Amino acid sequence: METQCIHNPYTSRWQGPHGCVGEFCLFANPGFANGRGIVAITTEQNIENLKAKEKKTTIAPAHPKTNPSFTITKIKNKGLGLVANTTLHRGDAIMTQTPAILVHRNFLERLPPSKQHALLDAAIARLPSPLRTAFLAQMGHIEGHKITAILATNAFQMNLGGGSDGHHYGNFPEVSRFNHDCRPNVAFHIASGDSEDGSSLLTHTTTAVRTIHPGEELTISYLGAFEPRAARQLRAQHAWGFECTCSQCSLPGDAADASDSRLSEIAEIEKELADVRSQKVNVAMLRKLAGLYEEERLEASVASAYTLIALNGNMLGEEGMAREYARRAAEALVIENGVGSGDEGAMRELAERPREHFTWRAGVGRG
Ligand SMILES: C[S@@+](CC[C@H](N)C(=O)[O-])C[C@H]1O[C@@H](n2cnc3c(N)ncnc32)[C@H](O)[C@@H]1O
Repeated sequence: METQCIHNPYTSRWQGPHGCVGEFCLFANPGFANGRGIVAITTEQNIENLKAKEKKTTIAPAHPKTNPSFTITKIKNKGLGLVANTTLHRGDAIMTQTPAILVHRNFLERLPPSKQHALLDAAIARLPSPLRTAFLAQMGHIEGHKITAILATNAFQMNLGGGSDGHHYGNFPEVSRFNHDCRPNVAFHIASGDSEDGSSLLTHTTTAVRTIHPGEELTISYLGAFEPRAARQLRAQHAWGFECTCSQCSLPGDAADASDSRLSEIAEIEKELADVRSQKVNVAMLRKLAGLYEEERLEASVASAYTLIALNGNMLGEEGMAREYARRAAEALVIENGVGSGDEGAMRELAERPREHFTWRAGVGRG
């Protein structure tokens, strides 16, 4: 009997180099993520690292969800954006995407633009047609070379591992439609292939952080949520060319000052909580911190605060508080950083058995 060879048209295999500028070369992998494709301008070593990681991880399927929970539409004064078409709850997945292109940070930051353009053009030309079209449809907020402008507006920093040589910019065309809000209703994380569940390589994942009603815009934060308003606004203007008029930035004078004060209070309390020798930590301080996060609507950035509250609560012998915030911290760590990230496992253990944790009552008499 004749054996049939089942041909998988989507074998993920890196090809190249297809041209280099100095140590940076163009590699392409048209079979990546079930034929979605990907290109990279990077060093040979980074491609070797990616190949090694690919052997250990599965790549998230690139097929779009049949029923996305959003519609892409025009938003007043923002260009296009994403609007929820269903009710979403904290923890609900929005999308998971792989990049169209990875570019080594030093290629973009250290080489003169004139030396970058030809390789960037060649890279995009090598993308499979649907992804190339999606890439080129993105907006760029600066004049000049189109691909450079698209990357300037829409690239995320990613670390592929291996120290500073792993620093890259990644572009995810579908993710690029999220507009910015300083108090976003969506959190994101990027897995570079080191996550313990081994389920993702180079994936950008977005998750709802609070209840979102149909018709509400879905937003992420482009910048540091803990910066005061003036610094956030400066960054939005400098890096993305827009004046931030999000609800937090539009607060009237007194309320805006109160928001900035809460942010500095958060920083002060967290400094105290991170110091195991501090004599000032008490339960009121822990409750205060949780309240400040709530007032500031920082649901997209609560994981490390909840971790601190859980650990310090346990040190004070506050079993209920330790359990509650360890559970919340584990949930937030998954939303903000992915499954198996950081202290997630440790927080789950603390939530289960606070009295067996090494921190139990270790700080009684501290405050
Ligand atoms: C990553 S893109 C977001 C999607 C973009 N609106 C589009 O039409 O494709 C970033 C650009 O969107 C616009 N943008 C994002 N957030 C905004 C906001 N909060 N207010 C005004 N413009 C915003 C700015 O022009 C910014 O450079």
